[in-house]
Amino acid sequence: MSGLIQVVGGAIVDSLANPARMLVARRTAPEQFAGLWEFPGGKVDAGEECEAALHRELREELGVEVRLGPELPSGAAAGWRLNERASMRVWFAEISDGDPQPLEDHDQLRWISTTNRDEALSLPWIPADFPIVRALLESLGTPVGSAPLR
Ligand SMILES: Nc1nc2c([nH]c(=O)n2[C@H]2C[C@H](O)[C@@H](COP(=O)(O)OP(=O)(O)OP(=O)(O)O)O2)c(=O)[nH]1
Repeated sequence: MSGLIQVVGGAIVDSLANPARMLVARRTAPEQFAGLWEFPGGKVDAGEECEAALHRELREELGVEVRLGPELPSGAAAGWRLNERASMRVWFAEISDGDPQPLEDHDQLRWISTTNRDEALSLPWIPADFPIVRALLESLGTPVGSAPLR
């Protein structure tokens, strides 16, 4: 056993086929993360599959059902390293049912453009998330300094 805490996160986009916006969430706790933005999600329970944990967390936190798309490749089975104790796997997802609300752990949700790198990267993310957000934008082909589509 690695002893790593497995976290899962959802990169919820408006459309898996043609993503233009992504839903991000602002944490309320713990103090070190309060006010910072993140991928909604959470820790995988013992004996739980990662994908099942993601569905559960998104249902609990946002009140939505989702269809999962591809995982954002990280190069490691446990996903993106967050700190010395935890790693996060991130899946693209789209909402299949429900209207997302900050039900738990968040005080704000926001749909941000995935076509404007600066808008996404100017948010105060949890610091460990910046490489993930950059890789995500790159995977969507978002150019540096791109203007929003009008
Ligand atoms: N959900 C989520 N957690 C992240 C991100 N980036 C990051 O460093 N983390 C960290 C924060 C926490 O230490 C850990 C996830 O824990 P959590 O508090 O969201 O998990 P949980 O909902 O299962 O809550 P709990 O069992 O601790 O009450 O991963 C992210 O983008 N999304």
